[in-house]
Amino acid sequence: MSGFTVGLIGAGAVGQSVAALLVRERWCARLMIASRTQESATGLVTDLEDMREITRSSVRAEIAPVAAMPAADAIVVCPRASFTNTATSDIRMAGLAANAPLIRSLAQEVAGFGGHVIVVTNPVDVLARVFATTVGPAARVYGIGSSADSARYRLALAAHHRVPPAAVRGWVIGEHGDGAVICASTTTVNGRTAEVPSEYVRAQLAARPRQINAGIGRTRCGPAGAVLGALRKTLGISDGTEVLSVNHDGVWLGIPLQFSAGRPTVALPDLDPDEQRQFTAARTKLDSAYQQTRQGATAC
Ligand SMILES: NC(=O)c1ccc[n+]([C@@H]2O[C@H](COP(=O)([O-])OP(=O)(O)OC[C@H]3O[C@@H](n4cnc5c(N)ncnc54)[C@H](O)[C@@H]3O)[C@@H](O)[C@H]2O)c1
Repeated sequence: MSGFTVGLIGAGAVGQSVAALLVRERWCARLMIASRTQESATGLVTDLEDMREITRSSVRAEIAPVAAMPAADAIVVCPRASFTNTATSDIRMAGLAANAPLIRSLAQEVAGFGGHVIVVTNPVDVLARVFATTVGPAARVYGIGSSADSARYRLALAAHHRVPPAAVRGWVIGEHGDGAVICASTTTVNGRTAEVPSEYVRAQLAARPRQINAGIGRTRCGPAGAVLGALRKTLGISDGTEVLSVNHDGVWLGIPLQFSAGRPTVALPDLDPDEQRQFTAARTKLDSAYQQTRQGATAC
């Protein structure tokens, strides 16, 4: 299999976990790593060199400036601006003011890029759109977030129905955040329409990341898995469905995409009237948050 180059911006919790997964991927030949400080990029590259030697991997990791990233086939965007998040609701959206200028300036540095971009930085749906509208139309920009929500949903529902998670088919779409839409009306367990205890499921969607943060500081492995899934599908390594934040009539929000040889087809499930109302509300919320970032950019 030919070797792909992946650029990684941000050597923090998520960036480290993504890099460690990619070192074991046979389709990945080279990792270009940029972080806020030379020290953190050097630290991660050195650690990955150790891993490469121990695991006999052939993936080369190197420090690279963001401006060199257009040489990559795909760029993973997972930096975080320095700020203290004190929000108790809409926690991811609270990062907008700090992270939007950072994401915009990174997109400017790689303007004209024509490969795939996977945005992780929160609020991911809004920032995927900020990156996309800044980098230019040649890039195919996706955000990850709803894929982890969908995985958490299947885990919660599987526990409720006492079945293996693989028996559950269902999606969480819309915003990766408080405006998430649980597609209960089309969810099946063992192929049959299933009872979905919405309050329990919604509580689980919030509780799992809280539990991870309380135990190990930051969520990292789940999002890294979501990035890997997105890279595999967008680069055409494997086919299948991923719930990614994508341009849907001008607004980026989580939608199931069916990938075949790297080409996505929208696979939005039928929504009942209440789900449709929630989906429209999420869209309106994400659009208005994006418009705020534009006002911020104009004011600067
Ligand atoms: N979408 C999701 O599902 C999801 C899941 C987990 C985390 N996140 C988000 O991903 C982001 C990163 O999370 P984390 O836990 O890895 O954060 P972190 O604080 O551990 O790491 C952030 C990294 O970004 C780097 N950085 C800061 N400014 C930079 C710049 N200008 N250029 C390059 N690198 C820069 C820092 O040096 C640091 O290494 C956060 O916004 C977080 O909310 C999203």
